[in-house]
Amino acid sequence: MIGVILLNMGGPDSLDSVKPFLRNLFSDRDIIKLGPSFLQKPIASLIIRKRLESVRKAYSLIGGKSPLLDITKAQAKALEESLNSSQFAVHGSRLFKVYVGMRYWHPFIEDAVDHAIRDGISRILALSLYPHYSIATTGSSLKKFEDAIKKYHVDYSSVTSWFNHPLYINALVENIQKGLKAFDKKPVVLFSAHSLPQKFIDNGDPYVNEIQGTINTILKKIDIQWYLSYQSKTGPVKWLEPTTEHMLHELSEKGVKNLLVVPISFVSDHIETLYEIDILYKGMAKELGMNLKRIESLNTSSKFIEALADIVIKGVKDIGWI
Ligand SMILES: C=CC1=C(C)c2cc3[nH]c(cc4nc(cc5[nH]c(cc1n2)c(C)c5CCC(=O)O)C(CCC(=O)O)=C4C)c(C)c3C=C
Ligand SMILES: [Fe+2]
Ligand SMILES: [Fe+2]
Repeated sequence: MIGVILLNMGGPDSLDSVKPFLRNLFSDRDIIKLGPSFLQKPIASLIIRKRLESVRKAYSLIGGKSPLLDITKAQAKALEESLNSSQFAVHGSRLFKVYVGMRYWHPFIEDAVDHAIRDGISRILALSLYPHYSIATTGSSLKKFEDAIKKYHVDYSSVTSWFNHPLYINALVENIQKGLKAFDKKPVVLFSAHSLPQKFIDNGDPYVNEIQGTINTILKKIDIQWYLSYQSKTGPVKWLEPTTEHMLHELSEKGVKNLLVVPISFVSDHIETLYEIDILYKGMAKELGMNLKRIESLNTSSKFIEALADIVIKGVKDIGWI
């Protein structure tokens, strides 16, 4: 049997777990280096103390927890069904088992690895659920995965960026087309990607190029007027620009009335779609005289699950497991 571990960030499963979740995140020097390593913990504590109430409030406004785990579990279940009904299922036997491994909250990546090993799985493929590679996201998760799996004598491999996979593009295009139809007049499209400190890009991170790659491929399939901006910066260093907040002001100054926001670097709903876009940016747009709508996140859309299945099948074929 082949184990597939879906790698994602994870999110708090209650308001009480917001603080320990943030502690795990701000302890990871791959996502954020807070001075020399001996200062990481004390600076993290200061940042958390400052952020905690506003972050808890945001989670309380979207149901008191992050929906990321429930959605990732549903993606895992649908993917497992799809993989086991593919042409590679031998005489009805199930060739694939899919697990969820989160970087900063339960179930952790190392728990998913242990679980697969307990299930007797000897070949494990890690699939990052971030379509665009960044050392801060996929890189950090993969490091955890490799640390955990090296304890065991099993074959393993990983798929870490699939920003241009044709079925992933099809899934996005389907949701963009649905989004366009929700307006009476053709809207302007704003791709909003999660931000990243500029320093990562200066050091060679491919994140921005891969985002641009996804957008360029989408543009071959639909005719739209579009912009790209970056959301959710945290902290005082220079992050990617323009910010989504700034772009909303600029578009309103240009006279834009109808705006379709396409969250481009996420494949699920979570705080950045349900709170930042749906509550914060929608309210801001309204004040600026714009009608803002967001495309549905990919979540468990059948086209997206088809894409993930194809990415896994190609991945395991490449290394000769099937
Ligand atoms: C492509 C996706 C993401 C990138 C790139 C990314 C970079 C990044 N994030 C932080 C700090 C925080 N991220 C937080 C939550 C969070 N971030 C992403 C995705 C990306 N982050 C997700 C999916 C989530 C979870 C959302 C949920 O619903 O739980 C948080 C916690 C929330 C908050 O305090 O705002 C922090 C902090 C950094 C520093 C960074 C790049 C270096
Ligand atoms: Fe983040
Ligand atoms: Fe974020």
